[in-house]
Amino acid sequence: MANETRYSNRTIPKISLHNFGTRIDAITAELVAAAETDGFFAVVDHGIAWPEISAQFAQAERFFALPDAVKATVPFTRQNVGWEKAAQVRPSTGQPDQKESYQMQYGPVVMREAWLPEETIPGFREASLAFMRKAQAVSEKLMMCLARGLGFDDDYFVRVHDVTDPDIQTVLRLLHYFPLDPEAPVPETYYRAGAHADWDLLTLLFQRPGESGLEICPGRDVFTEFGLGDMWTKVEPVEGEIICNIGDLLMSWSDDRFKSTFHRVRTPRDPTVDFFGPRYSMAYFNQPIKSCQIQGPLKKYPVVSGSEFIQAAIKRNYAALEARKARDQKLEIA
Ligand SMILES: O=C(O)CCC(=O)C(=O)O
Ligand SMILES: [Fe+2]
Repeated sequence: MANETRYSNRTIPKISLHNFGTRIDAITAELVAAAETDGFFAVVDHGIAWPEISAQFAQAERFFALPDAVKATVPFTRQNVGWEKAAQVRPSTGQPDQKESYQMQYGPVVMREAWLPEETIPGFREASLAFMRKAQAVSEKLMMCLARGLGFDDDYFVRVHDVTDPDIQTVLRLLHYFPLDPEAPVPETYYRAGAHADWDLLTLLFQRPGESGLEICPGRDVFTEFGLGDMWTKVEPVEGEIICNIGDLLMSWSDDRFKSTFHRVRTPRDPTVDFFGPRYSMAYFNQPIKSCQIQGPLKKYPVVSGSEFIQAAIKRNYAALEARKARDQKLEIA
């Protein structure tokens, strides 16, 4: 087997949003501490009951159970919506993730070609949008604390992530990783989700108990860096918890104070401990309004707009992918 993974047993903090209004300062202190260290934390008492999360997972299962030919009628586009299958190549692996995913946004215009017809999957659109609004309510509480922690007005991030604005870029991504046969050897080049950092402000990740695989690798000093350490920590799914992580946008917006951490969904290798079944997860990516202006309190980086930030992230990702391909070719020749 190629490089053995090295693990460290750090635990990610668990933060309760109970009595948010009266405990906002205490919650802010906990969130800031988590954001400054590993950039990952679990949120509990967030107001979304487990049956509501479970019901949206059932919607995801309904969607992915449709024939590929049907899902292919709403393909993934540059607008960052739609369905892809085994098509996302990460610079860290140079291989497509072995998964399918479907992304939804709020805007009726951006989603015009990306929703399936109501009769194909009745109730799916309405349920998904309702779930997105619940994830938004949790996100807004976290955004208030993160703004307060950076010395901005409480509503600073909330204002520029207004999901009623036609230019909002926030996304709910449904994910389905394919099951593997525990008896058969898994090819070296098989990855569920290769290591990456998210581009958004803050991600809320919903998982189902038992469907493990998420791992994090802290240790990144500036948001433009692609470097990867090799010390990983497993994040086991717990019923009802939302796993949150800081994305590159907030790392930049905090002048690199809050950490956007590398993570991956590891391919199962050991049938005695790893989960080989199908894994479903849901990621809510808080992405700003295109025209908003982004700059940290210390002005470490020049001002960029919401859409410029995403374009620059795509460009960095593409350059890293090209560099990866060139390196792989050199190895083949040698
Ligand atoms: O499925 C997961 O647990 C992680 C997904 C993820 O990191 C992503 O889509 O950015
Ligand atoms: Fe991610």
